[in-house]
Amino acid sequence: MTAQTAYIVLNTGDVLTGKYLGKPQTVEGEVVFNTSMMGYQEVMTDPSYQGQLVTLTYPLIGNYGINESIGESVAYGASALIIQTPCLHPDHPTSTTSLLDYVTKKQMPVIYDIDTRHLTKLIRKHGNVFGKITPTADDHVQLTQVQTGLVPSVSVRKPISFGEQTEDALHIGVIDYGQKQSIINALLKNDVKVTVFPYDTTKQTLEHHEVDGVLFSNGPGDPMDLVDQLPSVKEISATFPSFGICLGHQLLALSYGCKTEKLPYGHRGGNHPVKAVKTNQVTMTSQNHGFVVAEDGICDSPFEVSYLNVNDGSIEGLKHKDLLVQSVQFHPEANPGPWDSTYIIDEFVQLVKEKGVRVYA
Ligand SMILES: NC(=O)CC[C@H](N)C(=O)O
Repeated sequence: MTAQTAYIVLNTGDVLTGKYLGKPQTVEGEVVFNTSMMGYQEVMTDPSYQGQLVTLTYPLIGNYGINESIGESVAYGASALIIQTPCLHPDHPTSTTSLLDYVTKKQMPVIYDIDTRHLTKLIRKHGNVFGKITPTADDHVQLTQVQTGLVPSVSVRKPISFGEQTEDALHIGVIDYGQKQSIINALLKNDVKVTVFPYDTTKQTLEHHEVDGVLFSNGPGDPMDLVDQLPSVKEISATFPSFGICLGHQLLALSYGCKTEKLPYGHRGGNHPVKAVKTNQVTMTSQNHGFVVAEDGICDSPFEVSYLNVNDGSIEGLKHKDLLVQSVQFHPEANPGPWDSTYIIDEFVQLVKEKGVRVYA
C-alpha cells in the first residue's frame, strides 16, 4: 500500500506525522481519544462524535472488519479517525468489508502510523485540543475552536417511526439530537412503537403523535448550543415520563437550572466505573462525553444525584424529586462497551407502562 503522508497540526503547537488510509483529505475539529479495545465501527458512526477527530488508543484497528448491516448512523459520525496500525485483511464471519474499503466509500479521513499514546498524553496534558489533519506540514492556519450548529445538522428533519404500529402499543418518542441506532434497538426490545422526532419538536407535536414517554437522546457539541430549546425540554419533561441519555441528560439538567461544564479531556471508552448512589453498586459503563453537569447548583435544583463516576466523582445520573424524569450521562445502550446497564432502558419503558398517564383514549 503506497500512502500519502498526513500531518496532524495541533493548537498546542505540536505536529504529528502519519499516513492517510485512503484518500488524502483535510479536516479540522476537536481532537479526542477513546480507550475502548473494540467498537471502532460504532465510534465511527456515532453522531455524538460529529466535528471530532477521534484517536483510538487500542493499537490495532480493523482486524474484525466492518459489518455494513449495522452501525449507529448511516450518515453521521466521527469527522476523522486517528489510529496506530490498520488491519487490511480482516477476519470475522460477520464482516462484509474492510476498514480501508469502508472509509474510502464513506470518504472518511483516516490517518495511521500515529503514536496514539503520545497524542493521548498531549490531550491529557492540554485538555482542550483542536487540530487539523492535512497533507501539508506547514499548514498552520488558525483553527476554528468553537463548533456550533452540530445538532441541527445531524437530527432527523421529520418524524420517523419504528417497531409496533398497533394502536394500543406503548409509544416512546425519541428527541433526536444525534441518536444512536442502539438506543432505538434497546427500546424496541420492549415491544414498543418508537418515533424519532427532530431536535426542536414541541410538546404539542408529541401530544399530537400520542406519545406515552419521551427519551432525550445523545448528540454532538456543547449542550449550551441548544439554550433556545431549554424551555421546550422542560415543558416536555414536565408532561411525559422522561429519560435522558448523555446530551439529553445535560439538556434536562440545564432546563431545570443546573449548569454544565467541560471536563479536562472527557470520558470516552468502555470501562468507566459508575456507582449507583442508593445501593453503592458499581457498574462498568460505556461513555462518550466532553461536557458534564456541574456539581455546583445541583442542591438548588429539583434533582438528586443517582449515579457518580468512581474515577473523578463527576455526576453520572440525575433523578427528579417529584416528576418522572431521570437521566444518565453514560450510555446504557452500550455499543461499544459493556451491556451491564441496558436494564435502565427497560426500566424506563416499564415506568412509562405503569405510571405514564395515557390520555389518548
Ligand atoms: N454522547 C453524547 O451525547 C455527548 C454529549 C456532549 N456532546 C458531550 O460531549 O458531552
